[in-house]
Amino acid sequence: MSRTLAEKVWEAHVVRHGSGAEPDLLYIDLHLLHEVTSPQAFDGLRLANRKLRRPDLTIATEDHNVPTVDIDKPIADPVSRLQVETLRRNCAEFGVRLHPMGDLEQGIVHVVGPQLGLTQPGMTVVCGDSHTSTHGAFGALAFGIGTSEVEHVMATQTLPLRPFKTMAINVDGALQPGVTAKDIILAVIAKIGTGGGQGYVLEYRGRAIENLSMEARMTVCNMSIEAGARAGMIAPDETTFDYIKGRPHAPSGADWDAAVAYWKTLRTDDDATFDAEVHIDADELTPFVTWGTNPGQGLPLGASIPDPEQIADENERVAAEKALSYMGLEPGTPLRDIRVDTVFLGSCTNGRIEDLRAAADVLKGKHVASGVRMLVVPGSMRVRKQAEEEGLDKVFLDAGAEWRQAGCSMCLGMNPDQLAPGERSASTSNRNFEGRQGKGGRTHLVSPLVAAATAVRGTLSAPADLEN
Ligand SMILES: CC(C)[C@H](C(=O)O)[C@@H](O)C(=O)O
Ligand code: SF4
Repeated sequence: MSRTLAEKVWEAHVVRHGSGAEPDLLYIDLHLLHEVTSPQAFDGLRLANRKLRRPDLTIATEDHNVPTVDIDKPIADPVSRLQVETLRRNCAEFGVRLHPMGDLEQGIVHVVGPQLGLTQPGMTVVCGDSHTSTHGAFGALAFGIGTSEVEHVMATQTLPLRPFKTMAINVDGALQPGVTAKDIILAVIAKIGTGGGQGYVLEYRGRAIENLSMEARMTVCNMSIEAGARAGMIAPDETTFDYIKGRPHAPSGADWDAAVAYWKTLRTDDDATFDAEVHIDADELTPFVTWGTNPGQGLPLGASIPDPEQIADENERVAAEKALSYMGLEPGTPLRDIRVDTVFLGSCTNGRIEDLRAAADVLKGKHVASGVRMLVVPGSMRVRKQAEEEGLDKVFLDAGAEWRQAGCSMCLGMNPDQLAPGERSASTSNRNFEGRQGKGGRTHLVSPLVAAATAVRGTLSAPADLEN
């Protein structure tokens, strides 16, 4: 029977088929942990007097609560400090490998897994974190789980799961210069809506997806969850194999050949059908930015703030009115006229080396506009090191940006990097909900190229605007 990529990976992991309404029980190949969603799970294990079933398939890093300056000092905020210290204690007690602050492999969990070669095609990958969908870029079935599920995986290395539906997101054609993976995914979410992917595993396919680098594919899969999907996947190909080869946890020798032979089978069969299909023409895409308070409220940068009165659907109209009032924006304002206070380059969406290179390329020889602060936060310490070896830190510092240590940083208000009430940002992260980057903060989601150009002009801009 012909099957989709997601169905192949699912079936390869079923330990026990559920009968009737019962879920299937799936084996989990990789379990990632961070400080926010693991404490109660460890407590549960301790209470039940259980061990971790497979500590060797479990790895932890510190990311959400870590400051990105003065990391050699104790964490000032007591809640964050407790969170991080608890993770350290738990990992030591249960024998889990942990990359603590300052370690070369420390960073955002979804940057660290792929960087170490832990994330591989055909795997099941889970983490108590919604953006686990990032790992689907490798053709893994990867999804976020709740804290009680984290405990279940810790204890058994399995997870009961209900079946999903499949949706193909076909992105055909070729991207124009200056248009990136971030613009693809913002356009996808604007098209299908923040609930459009509910119940589905998305498979991104088509020529524009095949032409993306691994890091760009991660950007796309990362935001699948913002369309409400359970996961997002891309079939592995030579780009995937090249990326994995030689990484610390990649198979080697004969194991490598066997792995690649298997990975090559991980493609949706030609005659397989999806429960739903969406088409996007990459040629038509331009840089995309959000204007509202959910990731689906986005438009091409050349557009203007929509007028809620023109929106036919009542729910969408009300949501737009509310968003514009929170964002302090007027209908009809060209998006390019919106002035920002802060630019944030980082997060598990766009905090990888290629993102930093792209932004540095725009900033080189230019300066951040007066009154604008720009934070550049590498997704991991290894990304930071590589950037420094390439001299990117100098480009950012010369341009007047801040060069930080690794962590989630301003992606969410769980650490000192936050917007003040009423402040507006252009941010390469993935969520623009009310208060996401700090109470009262206003977020516009953008690509690294748009972030850099916006930092220079002080208003939402693309690199092409700098040439005028
Ligand atoms: C803190 C964590 C549970 C959360 C998530 O699940 O995604 C965070 O990473 C986020 O991006 O909002
Ligand atoms: S960078 Fe942002 S989205 Fe990613 S894990 Fe951290 S908080 Fe979540």
